[in-house]
Amino acid sequence: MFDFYDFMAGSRVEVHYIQNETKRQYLIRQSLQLKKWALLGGLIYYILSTIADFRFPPAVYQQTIPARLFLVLVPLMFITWTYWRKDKFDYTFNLGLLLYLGIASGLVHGFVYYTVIMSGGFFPKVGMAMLLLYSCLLLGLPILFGAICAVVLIVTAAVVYYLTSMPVINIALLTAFYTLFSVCCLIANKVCYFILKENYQLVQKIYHISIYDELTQVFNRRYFVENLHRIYHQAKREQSMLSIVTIDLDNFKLLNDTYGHVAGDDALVKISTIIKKYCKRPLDFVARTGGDEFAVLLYGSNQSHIEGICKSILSDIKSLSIQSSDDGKIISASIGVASTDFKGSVYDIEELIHNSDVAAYQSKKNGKNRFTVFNSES
Ligand SMILES: Nc1nc2c(ncn2[C@@H]2O[C@H](COP(=O)(O)OP(=O)(O)OP(=O)(O)O)[C@@H](O)[C@H]2O)c(=O)[nH]1
Repeated sequence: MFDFYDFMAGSRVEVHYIQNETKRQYLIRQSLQLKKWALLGGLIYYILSTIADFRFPPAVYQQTIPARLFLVLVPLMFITWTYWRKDKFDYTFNLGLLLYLGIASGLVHGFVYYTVIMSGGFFPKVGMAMLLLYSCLLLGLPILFGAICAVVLIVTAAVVYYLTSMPVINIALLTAFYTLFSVCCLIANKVCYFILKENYQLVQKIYHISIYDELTQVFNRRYFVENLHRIYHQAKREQSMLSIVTIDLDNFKLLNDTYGHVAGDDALVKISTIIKKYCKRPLDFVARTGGDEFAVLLYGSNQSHIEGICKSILSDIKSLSIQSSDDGKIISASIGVASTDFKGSVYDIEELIHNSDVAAYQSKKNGKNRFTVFNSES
């Protein structure tokens, strides 16, 4: 029989958060890394470009600095801070703020450009800082919001250029340039999304493999132990009955030796389907804990319900009539049950597992095809 002691001593496995995470949550969590760096880059460049405004005559920067400061810089600093301080993160709120920032930075940039040109100053048509901020914001936004933002920015730039009497051909060339640049940013955005999505699918697949038994598709023993710890503490808090039912098949080696491993595998699949049928409550679950051994965890079941389940499993397995040898022996099961109600009989997890193993062993010793409820006095 499989020894849980060894296994549990070395592997107190944490319940992985991926287990309860939706695809959306995963994508948000992963993309935070990319976005927080993109926003930091955008912030640094925006600060530099704001400082560079001092090259303009005082009348110009007196007009432009407040708009830059309050409409873009402060919100940008705030959002960058929230992306870096994950505990303060509110995805929906930040998304709205990001969209606002994308649009506001474009409008303010248009305003700065217009003010400088109208006062006779020089302002580069394609500002490097603006482009970097622009790309950072487009990388930070979901694709649809990024596209909306890009359209607003491009249209704003074209209108401002028109108002400053730029020749139409130049406006057309700059608009084409901005459009190309936006498309590149949005493609980069989409590629990142696809990479993250593929990673998510891969992680899910690996997670599935790590918790399920490949043959029977019930949980494996690693997951059984991991989940048992979690449910044990819940049962303790709620003072609920927690039971482990160990099901060890009889004459299974004989079946393998007589009819081969494929027949053995087929029997394991059929028997696991039967056992699964009796795990109906949300916290009940079944795992294959050894070659021909299964364990069932029952939460909040009373003794008569558990005994009813044991009887049904025994009779269902028997009625499969799986021959283990030519002399008519058929596959049956030896079952052991151990429970704790956290009031009268209090056992820790190791004791509970050990007790159900001892009870299953009793069933074997007493002639197989039966169940035994662990009793500390016997
Ligand atoms: N077909 C198949 N056999 C397996 C698998 N894993 C383990 N086994 C076999 O299961 C058998 C278990 O042997 P035992 O524990 O001695 O079981 P048993 O013959 O039922 O003996 P008793 O429990 O005393 O009735 C071994 O022959 C293993 O090779 C598997 O995935 N598929």
